[in-house]
Amino acid sequence: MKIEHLGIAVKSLEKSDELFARLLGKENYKQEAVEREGVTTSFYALGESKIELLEATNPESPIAKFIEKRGEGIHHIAFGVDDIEAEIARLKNLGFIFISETPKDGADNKLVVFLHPKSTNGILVELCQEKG
Ligand SMILES: CC[C@H](C(=O)O)C(=O)SCCNC(=O)CCNC(=O)[C@H](O)C(C)(C)COP(=O)(O)OP(=O)(O)OC[C@H]1O[C@@H](n2cnc3c(N)ncnc32)[C@H](O)[C@@H]1OP(=O)(O)O
Ligand SMILES: [Co+2]
Repeated sequence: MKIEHLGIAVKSLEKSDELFARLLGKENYKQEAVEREGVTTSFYALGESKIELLEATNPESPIAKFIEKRGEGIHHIAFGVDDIEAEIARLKNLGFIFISETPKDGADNKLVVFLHPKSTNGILVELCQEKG
């Protein structure tokens, strides 16, 4: 398991891409929309991990709700795993709660699931597996 990315909720990718490019001294390597989640993402490679900026594409998006309630900021941490089904089974067995136990297509060629923050110390945790 490794830290695959840190998800950061932002109001405007245009503004935040400019800020993070200055902050990190590099440009993003992609922007990608994930309609199901109501987000557009923007990725920065940082060694083994990434920064994922997320802008809501509609008011129902989890990102829109998060920003409405808490403002911009760190939204989730994503762990990269080799076998997402095995990790789901392992963590379920340990009593962790999943928002959905069915891996779905995420951004950046991944399969993803999310654990509910109430079972992970108040942190929204995402598991990601590289799609073949
Ligand atoms: C998949 C594409 C991309 C990728 O990496 O490939 C992404 O990462 S997409 C990221 C956006 N998608 C998601 O976040 C999907 C999972 N999230 C959800 O299903 C919801 O956001 C959920 C269930 C975490 C919260 O939704 P809900 O409608 O229940 O919102 P509430 O405001 O009522 O929150 C309930 C409860 O959870 C706390 N909460 C909400 N969001 C977070 C968060 N990001 N981190 C920590 N805690 C969070 C919120 O404060 C409420 O707690 P309470 O104590 O009741 O106030
Ligand atoms: Co993510």
